[in-house]
Amino acid sequence: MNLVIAVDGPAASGKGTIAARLAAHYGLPYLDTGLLYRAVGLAVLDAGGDLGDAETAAKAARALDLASLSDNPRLTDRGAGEAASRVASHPGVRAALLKLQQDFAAQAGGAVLDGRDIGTVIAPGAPAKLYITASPEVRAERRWKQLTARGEVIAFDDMLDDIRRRDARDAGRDDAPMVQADNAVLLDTTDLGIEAAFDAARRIVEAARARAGI
Ligand SMILES: Nc1ncnc2c1ncn2[C@@H]1O[C@H](COP(=O)(O)OP(=O)(O)O)[C@@H](O)[C@H]1O
Ligand SMILES: Nc1ccn([C@@H]2O[C@H](COP(=O)(O)OP(=O)(O)O)[C@@H](O)[C@H]2O)c(=O)n1
Repeated sequence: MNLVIAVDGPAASGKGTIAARLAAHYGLPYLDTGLLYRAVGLAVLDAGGDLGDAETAAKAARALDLASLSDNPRLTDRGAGEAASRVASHPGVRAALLKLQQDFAAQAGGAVLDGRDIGTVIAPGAPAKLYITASPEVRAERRWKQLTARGEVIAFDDMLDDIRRRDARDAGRDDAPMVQADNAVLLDTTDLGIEAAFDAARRIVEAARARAGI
């Protein structure tokens, strides 16, 4: 069996940091699937389209140019996160991005993917599944620090509102909602620094490897 590591969880929980560290540790390729939805959201905005229009968003997802994912700082800004969450609720968008993610997960040797539906939809058979979380206040603080360090001007309370609104939208949608997979291990990083969170994640993966014999 391939070592596929599925890392899901809400915004700014630290799942990307943990996923990238796990990928480096195990020498596996890593896909940040949120970037796909962010790129679709930005494509709709740049074309002057309506994020709420399912067909416009699905068309943008089908036309997604993977080259547009590399080195685009706009993808990680605040507006792209909000736009991503809007387009991610359209089933046509999710369908257009499914095969790419499943192919990535299925490559020989294994892979690490992070997002919202990796353990439930993209790679339900993954031998290692983590669901990373932290309190909304701590997540808002982490994202606020990250964005203000890059020059974005945001009030902390607005950041917390963003996080709460995104949680509600991502968990409340009908298609592939954000939810902990039955067999995912919950890792709450509220009181953990990056090193401690990575260590805990590595131990979870080691236990999963031992269970699966990989
Ligand atoms: N355990 C942690 N403690 C403190 N800061 C963290 C922790 N994990 C991540 N961060 C920081 O919080 C921000 C968001 O982390 P990130 O991994 O991008 O979250 P996500 O992928 O869940 O949105 C980044 O600036 C990152 O360096
Ligand atoms: N596998 C995924 C990944 C992201 N998304 C959507 O894309 C948005 C941005 O994802 P992200 O992982 O880049 O966001 P952050 O957690 O980094 O803030 C999320 O709020 C989700 O709505 C999704 O629906 N499914």
